[in-house]
Amino acid sequence: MLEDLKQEVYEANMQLPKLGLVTFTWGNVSGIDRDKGLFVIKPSGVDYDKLKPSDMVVVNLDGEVVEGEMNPSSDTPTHTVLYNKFPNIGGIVHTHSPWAVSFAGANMDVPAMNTTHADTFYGDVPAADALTKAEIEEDYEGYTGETIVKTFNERGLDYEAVPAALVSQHGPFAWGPTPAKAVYNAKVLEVVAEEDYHSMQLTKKNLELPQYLLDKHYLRKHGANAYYGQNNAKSKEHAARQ
Ligand SMILES: O=C(CO)[C@@H](O)[C@@H](O)COP(=O)(O)O
Repeated sequence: MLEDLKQEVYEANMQLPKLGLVTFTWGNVSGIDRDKGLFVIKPSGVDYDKLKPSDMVVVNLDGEVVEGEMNPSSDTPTHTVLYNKFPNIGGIVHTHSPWAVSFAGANMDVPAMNTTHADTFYGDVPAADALTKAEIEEDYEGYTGETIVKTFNERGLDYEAVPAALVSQHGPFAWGPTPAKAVYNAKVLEVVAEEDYHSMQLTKKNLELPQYLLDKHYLRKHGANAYYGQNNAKSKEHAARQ
């Protein structure tokens, strides 16, 4: 069942070590088939160099394993919550990449400070609250996902425009329309977290990216009027006006 999706999710997982986003087995990628209401996720604690497409585990939207020999990723409950609460996402990534974890450890958002950030994230990447002792002690594993959803709701954030979050004192989660795009977003988050850290060492000035730069760089790559790369929306619009 879902052999193509297993291959896609396997390939996305294998990008994590290639992109320098995981140490040991500390990361996972999943991808969902919305029509079937099932997602495919990496098994827990298996070395990347031993991982095979057939090891991927199939899980339903109640978080129950429906196919697979191995235990699914320990982060499966978080992926389950995010797929249920963010209905347009097709893939999710969790890593312990060090620059993003540095901000998570400090309970700090990754602020939009440069156009690299704005090309992918339409604003700060939020740091959701750390889990409480009571949440950890409860017999429910979904609080890591719930704290992300709560933060997006409380701050009125659009999860498609800001496709990532930190969970304070834990680490980053990123998502996207596909598993590969979620991995891309996780890598961008790691890059901009490192860049932000260095900028913050260089000056104590306000480093907030002005709205016009955020708009220019986000909107040229996203939405109906995107015109980056081979996308010619802007030039077509210009031609139509002549
Ligand atoms: O933080 C943890 C485990 O403590 C996990 O996110 C990480 O190691 C990845 O675990 P999985 O191999 O996906 O179960």
